[in-house]
Amino acid sequence: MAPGFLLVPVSPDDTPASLLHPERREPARRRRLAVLAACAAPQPLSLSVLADALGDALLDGAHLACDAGLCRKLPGGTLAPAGSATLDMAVNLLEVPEVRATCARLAPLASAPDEALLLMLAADPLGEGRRRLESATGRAASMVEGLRHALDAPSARTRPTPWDFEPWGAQARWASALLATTAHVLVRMGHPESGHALVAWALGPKGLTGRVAGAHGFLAPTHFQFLLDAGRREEGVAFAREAREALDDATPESTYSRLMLTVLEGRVAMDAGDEKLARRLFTSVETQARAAGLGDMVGLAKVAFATLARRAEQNTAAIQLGLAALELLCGEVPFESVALLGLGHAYSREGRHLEAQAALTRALPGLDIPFQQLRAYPQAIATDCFLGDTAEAERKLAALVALAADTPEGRLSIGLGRAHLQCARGEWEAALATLDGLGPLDAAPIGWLRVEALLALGRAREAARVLDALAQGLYLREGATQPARLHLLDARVALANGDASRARRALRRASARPDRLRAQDLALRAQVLTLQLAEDGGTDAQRLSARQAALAEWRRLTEPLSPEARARFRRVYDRPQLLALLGEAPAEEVSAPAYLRGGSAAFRAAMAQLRRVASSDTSVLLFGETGVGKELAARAIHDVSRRAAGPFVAVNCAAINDELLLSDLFGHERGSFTGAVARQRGRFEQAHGGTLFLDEVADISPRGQAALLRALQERAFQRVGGTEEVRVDVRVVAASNRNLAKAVRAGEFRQDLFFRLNGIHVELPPLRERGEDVLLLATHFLQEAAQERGGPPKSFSPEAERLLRAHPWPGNVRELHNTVRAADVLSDTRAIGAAVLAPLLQRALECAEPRPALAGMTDVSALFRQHGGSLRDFLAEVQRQCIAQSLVENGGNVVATAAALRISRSRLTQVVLGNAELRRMSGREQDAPPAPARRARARRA
Ligand SMILES: Nc1ncnc2c1ncn2[C@@H]1O[C@H](COP(=O)(O)OP(=O)(O)OP(=O)(O)O)[C@@H](O)[C@H]1O
Repeated sequence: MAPGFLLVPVSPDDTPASLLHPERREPARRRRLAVLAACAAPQPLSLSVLADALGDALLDGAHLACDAGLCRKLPGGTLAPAGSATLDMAVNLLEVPEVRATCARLAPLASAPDEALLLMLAADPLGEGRRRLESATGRAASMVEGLRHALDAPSARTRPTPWDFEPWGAQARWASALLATTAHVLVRMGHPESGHALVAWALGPKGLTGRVAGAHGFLAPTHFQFLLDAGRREEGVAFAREAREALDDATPESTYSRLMLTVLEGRVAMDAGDEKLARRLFTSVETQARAAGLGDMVGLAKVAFATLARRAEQNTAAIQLGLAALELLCGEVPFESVALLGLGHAYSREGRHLEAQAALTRALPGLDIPFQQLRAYPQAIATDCFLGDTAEAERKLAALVALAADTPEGRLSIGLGRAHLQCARGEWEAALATLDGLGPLDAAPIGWLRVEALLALGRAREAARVLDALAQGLYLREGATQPARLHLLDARVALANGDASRARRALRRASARPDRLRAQDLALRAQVLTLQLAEDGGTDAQRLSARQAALAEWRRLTEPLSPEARARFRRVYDRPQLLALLGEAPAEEVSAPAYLRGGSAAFRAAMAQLRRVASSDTSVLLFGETGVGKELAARAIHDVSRRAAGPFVAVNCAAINDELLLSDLFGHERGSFTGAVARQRGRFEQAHGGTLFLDEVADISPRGQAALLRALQERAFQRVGGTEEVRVDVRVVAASNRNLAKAVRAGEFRQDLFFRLNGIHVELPPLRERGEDVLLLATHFLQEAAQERGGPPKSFSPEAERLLRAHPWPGNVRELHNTVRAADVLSDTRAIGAAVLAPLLQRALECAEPRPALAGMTDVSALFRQHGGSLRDFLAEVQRQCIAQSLVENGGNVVATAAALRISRSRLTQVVLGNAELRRMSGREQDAPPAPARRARARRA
């Protein structure tokens, strides 16, 4: 193909959508029509005649064809085909509707009746064209008769009667193309045996090639293809060798035929696993096709190379080759469809689902039934379902039902497509019923889906049985190379059956060959499973990295999708696990490790900061009240940083005296002080390659501050009592619950050290400002406690929850943790009530150091903000809780409670009677609530 037709250069950015854009395809189509027109005429055709018959668009096409060297303009405004043009036309004969229409319009223009007959037949091989030919007389009558037999006879028993091709002379090449294409059409229309028989006959001694020299043309490769499709590989290869030798390169058809046979031989070699031979054959085809100017054949070689690349799991290369092939084959049905099919598979494996969907959707109509289409339709439907585009899947299913004849293969293909659709809709029972009718358990695509459906229905044991049968079948067929998909499914089934260690083993095997999984298999399911497994066990770091991998994969998959497609995709693939994962931590802070729990805005803002600092190596200063989770946050910074694989070493600077701290941080030499019996590496050295967490850094003495500053500035230090300089690669995260800036102003902390440590400042919010996190964390700690004692988790009564929400939590998460653990132990019932909780909270308050902030208005207003209601309701709630707590402390005694609260007994009684819970707490549940007027007064109280 001439460069003039490559409107947009092939680039890796090309997508099927861009390559198949109408504007891009149109010139190629017009070129074909022009070439056909030029070739159809026995004599060079006048351009004006052509334009009259076919319209001006064709005239433009003719010019394009001339520019491309496919036609020649002769003096007098006539058009004649150049060498390979006949070939170009013939390949498209019958396959493209416009070409058939063109043939019909050209037929009256042909001067020779033979040509008119052929054109009419080409225009409508099974309908009107044939009827008109039947009534025709003359030399074509016997051919018409033969074709009629061929077209009408769906069984191999009826052979076409011999046709007399001798008088066709120069048109033998035409006849060869026509017969080959007619055979393809027969196959596509569900009469494969008839199509095969037609070609076999035409190649025989009484057929076309026996009578007309050089008429092998398109018949030989077609025959070879048919033999391969029928599983007669040996016979096909022997025929191809013979046919190739018999062909000379005298005509473009012979060259085409020979190269086509070679492509097919390469495919046979590839299927037999001889990739070296296949590559050699494809390379020779590409070189010769380039030399002969056969662009289509270069395109076919590229399709073959793309298949090789895909099999070697080089998907990016496969995509590039596929796109290049598509450019060369633009409009060449059905080769273009084969290129699109391969492209679709490569895109799918790369996780580029929308492009995969576009390529597969475009590929389908041009593929041959029953061979490619029956296999490709369920795959394309699966891709639609994967994207949640059930409407498109339905459309394809309907097309498949209309296309596939009532053959066992057709039924299988339709059943699979339907089962995919049912699975996508969550109609698992229906999917199982569909699959049950389809065939044996170990037939791979049926087995995969059956396991999916059984798992979804919670029938894990049955799923295991089906999977075993499937594995056995695959094992027998494929030897040692098990598809990674099998291991993945094995992991899911094992997990569903509670066999975590088998699940882990299977996952490891699946992950060893991620490239063998289709994108949807690996990308979502394996990662989610890895996560699920890692959440069940393993270290924090393992859980973290599994979670990160899952989320990164999720983002990689969904980000390129349009918002609409993403929504569809999520609907189908947001399995509960993934939902929990994503729901628990919204997209922007998803990389917070699982052990840092919380969902409040204040917590999320702090996590977002942590995530940002983690990516750099700058020192970090964490500030927050005691127990807010500073150490945990420091660990999180480490775990999500590039140092995650290195050590995390924590030092509490307040816990040890000055001397010991220095030796603890920097290590010491033997004999450097009493008790230093051996050389000891310090925390700095231990943290080499990782993170050093300096907790309570404000408590370091001035001497310690000076030593630390030196070490941080020079990134080197000496061990205590030593002279050798030790260099380490450590990131320092420091924490303080005192305001360090204030300490600097008060002269208690070195300013230069403060600046060193305060590379980035992150403030962690106190628990009382974290709203619903209190209950979220409390529930989490209850679950932890349940796991440890090995029983079902307890919960808090609504009243206890109210107490938890209202408590100021001076000791923050640590206090909550301790309180929940104590309540879990103390409560005899599954629901932990206020009676158990209130004293624990009270004691905590008594023990807490009075903090100025708590006494001031700021805390109360923060509580009010958390409450979120009106001030009146808030004050009523405060009153209710104060009374409730006091009632608990006073054993429900109203007199004592009133005294403790310093209000009158009658006022207290009014309020108590107006609230069912308080009535119960004071043992007055039998008493009537106050009358409306009294109730209003009670509320005011
Ligand atoms: N977001 C959180 N999710 C789950 N547990 C948490 C969270 N934050 C803190 N904790 C738990 O609370 C306790 C205190 O956390 P941590 O020791 O990190 O706090 P801290 O701020 O470093 O305390 P201090 O200032 O007293 O050293 C630990 O048991 C920790 O596991």
